[in-house]
Amino acid sequence: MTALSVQNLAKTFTMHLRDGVVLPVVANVNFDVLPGECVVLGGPSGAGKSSILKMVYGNYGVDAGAILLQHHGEIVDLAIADPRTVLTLRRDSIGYVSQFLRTVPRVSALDVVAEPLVIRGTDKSEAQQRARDLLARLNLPERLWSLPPATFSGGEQQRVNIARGFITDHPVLLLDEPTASLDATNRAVVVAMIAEKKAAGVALLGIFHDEEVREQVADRIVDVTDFAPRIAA
Ligand SMILES: Nc1ncnc2c1ncn2[C@@H]1O[C@H](COP(=O)(O)OP(=O)(O)OP(=O)(O)O)[C@@H](O)[C@H]1O
Repeated sequence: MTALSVQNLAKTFTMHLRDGVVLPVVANVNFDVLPGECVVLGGPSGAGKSSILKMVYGNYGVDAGAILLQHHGEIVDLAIADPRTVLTLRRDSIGYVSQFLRTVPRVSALDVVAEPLVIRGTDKSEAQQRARDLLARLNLPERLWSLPPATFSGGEQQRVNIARGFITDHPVLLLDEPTASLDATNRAVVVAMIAEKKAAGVALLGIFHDEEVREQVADRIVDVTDFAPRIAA
């Protein structure tokens, strides 16, 4: 049984501030991700990898197609789900590690990481212990844990973001360049964490520009240029 099935997805951007210029990005996007598998979106810059990932998380609307996920024992089409359903899908069924941390003033790094578990009803002290374990594993200096991440370096913020994305056990996890700002030691930690998610049966869909990381994590590469729209002459 697939964990995520993307069927006949299409996206065109209309630039309303540019005389309605129409920019077809992808069409007929079809792929599945199985539990325990890491599928990587490949293809050159501008091919539409990020757009596909954003559609699958519901950040971009779709023009056509379906995004099917298991949710509370049923198959739900995220492409047509109402906003409330999208929120519960994100809480329970699909996680997303973006490239950049959205920082909230006055919230400590520890609480930023623990929050997704607290929201799902985990006891706060248990959630914080899990957060400490992850931050230690990702080599974030302990003196930073009680500080808000707004002033952290790019790589430190990215590690807080990874810890926050990996702390839950969502059955589907989307990864947008999670290792982009990391040094070799921490890249290796993230590669190991991805392998553990796979072993736990999580379906992963990601973008990795770093070839070495991509080779280590990818079970399959989906070439996004296969979904280039045919532009009418
Ligand atoms: N919000 C948007 N509005 C208009 N055009 C967009 C928008 N987002 C993406 N595009 C366009 O869609 C195309 C695909 O962009 P996308 O970011 O998905 O590519 P990518 O394969 O992820 O590229 P990269 O590897 O450089 O990140 C590009 O031509 C881009 O300009």
